[in-house]
Amino acid sequence: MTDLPLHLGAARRHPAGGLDAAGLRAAIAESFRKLAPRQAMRSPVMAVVLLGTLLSALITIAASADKAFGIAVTATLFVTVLFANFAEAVAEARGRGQAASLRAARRDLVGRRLDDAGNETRVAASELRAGDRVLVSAGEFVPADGEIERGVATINEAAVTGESAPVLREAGTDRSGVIGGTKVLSDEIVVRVSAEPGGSFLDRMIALVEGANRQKTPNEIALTMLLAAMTLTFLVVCVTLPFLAGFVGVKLDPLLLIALLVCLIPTTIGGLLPAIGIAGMNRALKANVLAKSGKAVEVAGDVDVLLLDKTGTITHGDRQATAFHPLGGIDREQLRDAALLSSLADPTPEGKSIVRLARELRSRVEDPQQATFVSFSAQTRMSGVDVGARSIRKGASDAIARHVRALGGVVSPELDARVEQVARGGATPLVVADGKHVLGVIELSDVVKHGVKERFARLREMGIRTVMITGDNPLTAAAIAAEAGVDDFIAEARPEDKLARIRAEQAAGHLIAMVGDGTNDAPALAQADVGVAMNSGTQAAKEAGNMVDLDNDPAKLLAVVEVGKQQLITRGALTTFSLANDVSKYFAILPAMFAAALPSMASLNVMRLASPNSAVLSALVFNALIIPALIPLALKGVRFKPASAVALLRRNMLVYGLGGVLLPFVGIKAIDLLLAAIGV
Ligand SMILES: Nc1ncnc2c1ncn2[C@@H]1O[C@H](COP(=O)(O)OP(=O)(O)OP(=O)(O)O)[C@@H](O)[C@H]1O
Ligand SMILES: [K+]
Ligand SMILES: [Mg+2]
Repeated sequence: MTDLPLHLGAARRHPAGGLDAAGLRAAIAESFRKLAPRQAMRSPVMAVVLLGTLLSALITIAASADKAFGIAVTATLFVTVLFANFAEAVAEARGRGQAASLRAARRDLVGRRLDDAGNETRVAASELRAGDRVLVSAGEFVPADGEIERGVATINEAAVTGESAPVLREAGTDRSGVIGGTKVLSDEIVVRVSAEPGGSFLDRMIALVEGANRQKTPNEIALTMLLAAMTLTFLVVCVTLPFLAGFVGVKLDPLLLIALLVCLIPTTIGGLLPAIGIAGMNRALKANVLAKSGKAVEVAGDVDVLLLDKTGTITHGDRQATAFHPLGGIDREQLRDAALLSSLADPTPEGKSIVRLARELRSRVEDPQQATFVSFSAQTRMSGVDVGARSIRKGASDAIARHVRALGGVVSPELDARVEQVARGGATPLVVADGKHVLGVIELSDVVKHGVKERFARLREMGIRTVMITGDNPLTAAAIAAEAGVDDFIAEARPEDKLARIRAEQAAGHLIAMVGDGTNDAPALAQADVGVAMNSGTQAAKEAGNMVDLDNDPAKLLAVVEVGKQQLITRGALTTFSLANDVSKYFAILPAMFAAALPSMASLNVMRLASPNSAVLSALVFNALIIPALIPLALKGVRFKPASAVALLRRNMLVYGLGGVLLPFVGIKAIDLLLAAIGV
């Protein structure tokens, strides 16, 4: 079984960093393609700049006295739009680079498709449809994402997860999920394909990081609306300004009005917003998380309760029978044979391991004639067999106790002691009853995944409460809870109890993440605000959640929370910066606009800019250049340390608010000096 990766979120497979020359050229070409009206209209702020560019070009051609100045203004405006497009194109290109390594894993895959008669045909993976069944043997690659329908195999998932230790995947268990591009090392499995070509989780994630079908998150939509409202306000101001100026006999240059408008509307954040969103999805992918939407990642930033399933999520989930504990007066053989009989048709890993242990202990029980098997369900938490008049059941201690009492039997204190003894060690006790007589206890052992305790501690530092929720008995749950270091646990939970607990926490105002792997976790995964399914889990779990963790790491939420928080903080910081920038531009453009008519306005020219034209151009050029200058920050994200929201806000207001006010004074002055030097 895999141990957890040591460095959470570390880019193991994807070389970080920027673009090569070819990537850069492609991004530049893409910047021009994004000028197409449908694309350009996506951002109201940049749409206004593009319209301003066209208007400015028309004025320059038709009416302007100073053609050179008109051309310079028009060109600067145009470049502003291109820079914004470039920011988005670079983010998309980086995502594509990251996705390429994952995609490479599934190029040229071929599958052996089975028809109903069991005949096989070799087909390209691209021809496989959801519902197709494929046969995969040792040494072959799994051609598409799916669920094992028959068989058990060890698989190397390194191509997709970067983790080279082989993992066990098995039909009918909570570890039945397989991914296209991984390699079967031993045995043979039949896989039912789960997605149409291009529709797998990986394909969806790739589309998200490439920006192809990126949906704006609710926060992003709210910010876009705010920016649009501000843009509209400044538009009204700039349209009415000439009339007001007219009253005092001042005639305003329409070019200067356009320049003023573009400087005042929040072009910086408007231009960088898509890049910030795409970069967030990139970071999630780097952490080996496939998210179905950007929204889920962002919501994760605010989660305060994490519910975790025990078996298969906190533990490896490969529960193995290790011992039989008969009650006093019961033969060891009697318990062994009853346990075997009740498990002969039990396909669960627990059932199979009981058969294995009993056979090792030389049980000679044969497959009975005319037996009715009762299969395990998470609802009854029992399984067993009816042979003739005999009815054997095995299951969770409370479930068997109820069953035995219903038949008029009694549950002895000795049984309670046995159950307790097994459970205290963190193992799962299965009680075996023959009719109304309890025979004893089977001990099932499971192992807690490596390194979770430290990471749950870090979640606690970030203010996230961890709650383990399991169908197992309270004592086993308590032992595993202590070993894993969760804050709280709920035992003997059925699927609807998991769901009810999430609803209750949500009603109390908490934002809930749920991590699980089984079909019995699916309702809870769907109800949670953030549902993270283990990649090894069942198809139902993966469909119900809104993220899939390729590493099967219960503490992966830590990485996702960081990505979500960082995305929110980055957006907030750059918005603050963008708005704070405006202050300097008043001081640059207003004196320039009124220079001729109102000489007293010259006192506002605190930067001592060379001429009105140079002042306007300097402000516009700064306004354009700040976008590419901030691309690295938008992509990398504002530095994030676990700290209180208030402390973070204070720090960011200081850095990005004050910095946003002061920096342009220096920048605009420098550009003005440069323009003067080259004789503008
Ligand atoms: N094959 C089986 N036959 C009979 N009883 C079983 C079998 N498998 C598990 N049980 C019992 O049923 C209980 C509930 O199992 P289930 O898999 O639903 O939850 P769980 O083991 O707690 O896993 P999780 O933590 O993932 O919810 C187990 O704790 C065990 O006591
Ligand atoms: K601006
Ligand atoms: Mg489970």
